[in-house]
Amino acid sequence: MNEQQRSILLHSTSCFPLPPGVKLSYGTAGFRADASLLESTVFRVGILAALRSVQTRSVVGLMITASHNQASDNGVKVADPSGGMLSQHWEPFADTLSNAGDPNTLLQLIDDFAKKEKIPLEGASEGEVLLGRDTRPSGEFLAEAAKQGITSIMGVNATDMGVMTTPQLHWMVRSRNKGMEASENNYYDQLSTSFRCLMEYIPKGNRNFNVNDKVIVDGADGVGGEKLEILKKLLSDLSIDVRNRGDGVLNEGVGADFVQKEKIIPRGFGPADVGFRCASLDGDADRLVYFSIELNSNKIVLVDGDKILSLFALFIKEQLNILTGEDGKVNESYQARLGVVQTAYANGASTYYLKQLGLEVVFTPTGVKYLHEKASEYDIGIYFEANGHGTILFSESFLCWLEGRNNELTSTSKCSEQQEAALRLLAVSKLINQAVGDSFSGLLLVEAILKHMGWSMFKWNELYHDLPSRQLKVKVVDRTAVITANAETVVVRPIGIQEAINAETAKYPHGRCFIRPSGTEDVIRVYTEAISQEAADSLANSVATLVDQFLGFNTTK
Ligand SMILES: CC(=O)N[C@H]1[C@@H](OP(=O)(O)O)O[C@H](CO)[C@@H](O)[C@@H]1O
Ligand SMILES: [Mg+2]
Repeated sequence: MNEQQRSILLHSTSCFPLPPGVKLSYGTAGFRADASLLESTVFRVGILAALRSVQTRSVVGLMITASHNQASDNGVKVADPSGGMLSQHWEPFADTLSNAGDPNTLLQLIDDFAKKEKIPLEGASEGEVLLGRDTRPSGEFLAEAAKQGITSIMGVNATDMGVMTTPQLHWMVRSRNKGMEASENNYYDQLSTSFRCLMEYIPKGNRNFNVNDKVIVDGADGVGGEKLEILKKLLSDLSIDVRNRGDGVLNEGVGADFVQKEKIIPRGFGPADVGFRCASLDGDADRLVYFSIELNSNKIVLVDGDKILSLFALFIKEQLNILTGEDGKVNESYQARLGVVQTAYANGASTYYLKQLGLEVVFTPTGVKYLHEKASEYDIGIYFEANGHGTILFSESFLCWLEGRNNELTSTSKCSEQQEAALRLLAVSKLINQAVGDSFSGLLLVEAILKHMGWSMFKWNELYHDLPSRQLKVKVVDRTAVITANAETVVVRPIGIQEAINAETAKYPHGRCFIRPSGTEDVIRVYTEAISQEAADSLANSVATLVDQFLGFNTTK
């Protein structure tokens, strides 16, 4: 890099010293920590995003959010030019860069990395980073740090998009790089238009079926509530009552993570809501779960990401069958591959159900970056985490074939059953956010499919019955001491703990258990399934004790 670039970087980096004794890493979904510790990290991630933009000659995104974490936390992650997560091979650089305190060391790291990755910093570089943040109070000052980092790379612009949901920012990055219109209004237009299109092709017999047109949505007191208020005004066939729009404390007793893990009624909901379809978003609106409220109890009936996935898979498979015949052959030369991606947290009953449908089900480690990558290997890849993160990906070649097929069918006759199926699939490909999981497009697709099937939420929930499960968190001395394999289902370090877990699990008929270090919190997560809730709870408690014995604060290692 030239002298001018060096001196800009040296100067700006000296304004962002690292907090002493803090070492962060690019975890499941970027860096997360207490917001007071993050300014220097966000500045450095700004530099990284700018470098990625220069290298790829494309627009890149930088999102400031800590999603479902408490309001005092914050975080930062990068959206790649495709709109997906940062390419994983850049993560080690993100780690070293963020932990480089001395400006000269940082300069050297950038120099070395730029050479290795062939990032043209010598000539006139060009780039653009779209900057978004959720509603956390710390977002504004962290966005300033990001801007300083981005603009420390000469020729790169930071475009501040203000307060956004995470999926909106990813969608914008993807759309910009495809040369499409990419404003916030374009986003709402695309979602509402494709939703309307899906509603238009609801089978005639189901049009007037008595499915309640109202859904009540918990916005987690985050960015989702205020943005959903804008979207809902463009929807005519659906009434959305948005609660927890930002007046209360973010994620406190509200939101998708709380609802999925605690399985109790979120703040702002009560007995008057019994009988309605309810849904919860998380703090940055990339997760979605449904629930209904039980009479005379503080419990909910949870309809989680696995069931959303099952509903989507069923619908897509049905449309493909109409279009192509039962064997999935779309014509002599085209065979559409439909695949489903889950993690070890998927309820065993959902996996069983999906396999019974004849679908190919594969597993990856936790984190959208893994699921998304796997799903993109199919013509139609559907992925979901149990907690409600997920989407549907369509391959370019399949969409191209679908467009062609639709044109052929248009020229032959009036709208046939087959053409309706093609039009539905095309509408789904536009409604669903193919950059990343999006609670808004997920919500609209669930609503459209329920209407299409003429199903109540109760009917949907009856697709299969969840096995009782339990999740616990255990605080340990050093969570990085746990190393897993086989999509996180087996612990290979510390030695001996997996055998102990196996012995415990064997005591429970149909028991299943795994542990893994969280990538967003400083804990080990324990997950269990068994034939009764008591058994799942008891197995989880025993394994938590094992974790404590092997790795806990009372252990001398
Ligand atoms: C069990 C669980 O819900 N894990 C979540 C959580 O990751 P952890 O690495 O488990 O902390 O946050 C991730 C980002 O939001 C999400 O992708 C993931 O599913
Ligand atoms: Mg989130």
